[in-house]
Amino acid sequence: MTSDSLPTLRWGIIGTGLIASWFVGDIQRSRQDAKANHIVQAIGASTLSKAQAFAEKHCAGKSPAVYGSYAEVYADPNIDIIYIATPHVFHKQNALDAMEAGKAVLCEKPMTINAKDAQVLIDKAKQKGVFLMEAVWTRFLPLVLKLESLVHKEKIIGDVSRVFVDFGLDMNLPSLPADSRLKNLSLGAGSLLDIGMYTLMFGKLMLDSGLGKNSMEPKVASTQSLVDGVDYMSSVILQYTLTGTQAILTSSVYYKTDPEFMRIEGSLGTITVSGVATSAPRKIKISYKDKEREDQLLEFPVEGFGFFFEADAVALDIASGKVEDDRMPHEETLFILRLMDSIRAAGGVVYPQDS
Ligand SMILES: NC(=O)C1=CN([C@@H]2O[C@H](COP(=O)(O)OP(=O)(O)OC[C@H]3O[C@@H](n4cnc5c(N)ncnc54)[C@H](OP(=O)(O)O)[C@@H]3O)[C@@H](O)[C@H]2O)C=CC1
Ligand SMILES: O=C1OC[C@@H](O)[C@H](O)[C@H]1O
Repeated sequence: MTSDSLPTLRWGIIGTGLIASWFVGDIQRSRQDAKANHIVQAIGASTLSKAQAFAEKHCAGKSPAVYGSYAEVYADPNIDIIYIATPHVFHKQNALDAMEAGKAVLCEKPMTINAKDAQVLIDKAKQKGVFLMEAVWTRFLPLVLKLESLVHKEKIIGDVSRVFVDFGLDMNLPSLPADSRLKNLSLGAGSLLDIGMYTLMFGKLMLDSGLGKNSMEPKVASTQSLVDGVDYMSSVILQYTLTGTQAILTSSVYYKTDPEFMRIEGSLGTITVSGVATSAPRKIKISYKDKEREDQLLEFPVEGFGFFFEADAVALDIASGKVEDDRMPHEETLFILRLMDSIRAAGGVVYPQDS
């Protein structure tokens, strides 16, 4: 059900894999606290039958337009924004094509495989005057907003000295087909770009209160373990030299992280964050050095996955004529990609599409 008083976005989805199904399911949920209406206007897939099957399964009773090519989605005049849900290496061309057709773009993470390509997209968005954002959905979760406020505004654990964040998944890569995006170098496989980027984002967010402003340039030490050129594990240390603070950020495809995936250490105590995955935080625990003070547990249950938080933010941005989001600005995308470029240069991960 849509509300006339809220902005409405008509979405064209391209790619009908896992994340597309999660995103589409979420934005179609009816919610009491919705800040926008979301209509899945069209589904585009590599074949018409895939688009039809996806629409039947994930848009029951809604009848979106279905297309057997992405180009038809870009050309559909009834669509406001394209959601790009293809493997990383295709994001650049998909986004360029969508923006060339005058469409706004929400592009799955990472926006591109390197900073140079992201700059091309940002330049194109500016040239066409269209909205462009990397779909870092965690940025928009109420838990993450609260965490930022606790650490930077309320300074509840005092001055932060160190942050640990891990994102590990037991992907069992040997069991996956050679053309899996999680395993195939030419499809952008690797722990750093797929899951390590969440740890970089969290690490930076907790150490650098200047969100998106890159108020400090950290020193970086890193190592990566490669199999067939793909990083199965990446470990990164960021050090903000002005303050001496450190973030220890790790990713692995071998082992699922324990529920407590983040620890932030401060002069007055510790915050631990837990959830079913590093991309799905659900609880914040605050413990004080002063043992007279009781631990505090804050819980943030989410219906569905919570992709509607970012979708609502995008709708409000577009309704107010913005071409960039304040919480996930272009500069943040570039910062993280530059960091990942330098980690890959040291670790030896080169994608065929880099050159
Ligand atoms: N925000 C989040 O929590 C998550 C984000 N992601 C991001 O979303 C993107 C897609 O991931 P995911 O959904 O897991 O991937 P999948 O492999 O499940 O799906 C990708 C889809 O892209 C399309 N595609 C186009 N060309 C190719 C190709 N050559 N090989 C494979 N697929 C192709 C296919 O759809 P079709 O044939 O229908 O066109 C396919 O179904 C990634 O960039 C990933 O980083 C992924 C998971 C979670
Ligand atoms: O963004 C992601 O988060 C969840 C993982 O399962 C997935 O591989 C990754 O792309």
